[in-house]
Amino acid sequence: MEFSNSVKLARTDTGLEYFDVKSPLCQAKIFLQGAQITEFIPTGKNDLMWVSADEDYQEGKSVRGGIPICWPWFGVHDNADWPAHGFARKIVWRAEQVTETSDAVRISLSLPMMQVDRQFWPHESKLEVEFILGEQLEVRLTNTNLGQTPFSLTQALHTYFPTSDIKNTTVDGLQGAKYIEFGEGPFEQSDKVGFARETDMVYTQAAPVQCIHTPEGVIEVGRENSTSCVLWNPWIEKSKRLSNFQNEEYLGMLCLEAANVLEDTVTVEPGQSHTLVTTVCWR
Ligand SMILES: O=P(O)(O)OC[C@H]1O[C@H](O)[C@H](O)[C@@H](O)[C@@H]1O
Repeated sequence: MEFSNSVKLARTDTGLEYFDVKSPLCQAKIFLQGAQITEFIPTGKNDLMWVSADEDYQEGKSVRGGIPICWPWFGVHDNADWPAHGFARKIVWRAEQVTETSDAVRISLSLPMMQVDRQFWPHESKLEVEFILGEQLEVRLTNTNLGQTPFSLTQALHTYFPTSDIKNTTVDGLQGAKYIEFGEGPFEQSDKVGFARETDMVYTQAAPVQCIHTPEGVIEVGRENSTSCVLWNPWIEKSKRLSNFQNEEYLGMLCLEAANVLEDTVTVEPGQSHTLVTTVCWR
């Protein structure tokens, strides 16, 4: 099915549907399952999204790479039987709109609330995501409260970035932020972050822009309506335990996730909306 000159709907061999975007400005893939973008290649540049070589694109499983949407909670829930990172990343979203102008292709999707288990999310609400695909990628995740009482949630745009060498990669722009690491802290980040061991840091009071310095160039990651972010690399031992992840792949990726977690938890009042935004580009 074709939506505009640059956008068509395609399907993997395993049956998962995705928007296949090939515009003058970029190439991208966005899966309906999880509303998950897995490829964003600005014309003439490298892919900004990393996906595991072991990924097998199965129904009901989040793709290991790109940008899984963690909603309406980030990480492990207090009720340990509930799915890690919420359930939005495993549901097939509804395609809402595709538009194309000379500066961007815009694709929006919504989470069909009919499919949501009310024990996990008993609130009257709307969740939409818009992808603005131009020379840079912008992702806008909007929660709207359609009920009579406020609700609170944590969430993240869990972006996987590529690097050819994690040991020669640093993240700049977190200096001065506070972080929790493996449940301990808060500590203050004093310098750029390098990688030499398992990294799983939840930052609060983080500046709105970070730069990832890789051997391939500098990736700029921006956030709006978010003062928290998560930096993750599983390193050797955890890599062996992860699904759809090769043992050595930790050497070629990292996650820097635009979030609303800890003290940055979002409360949405009746009739109000909140939009978490991340922007990603090669600098
Ligand atoms: O394997 P997943 O459920 O996709 O989670 C992958 C990772 O996500 C985040 O970055 C968390 O901070 C990590 O603790 C977790 O391992």
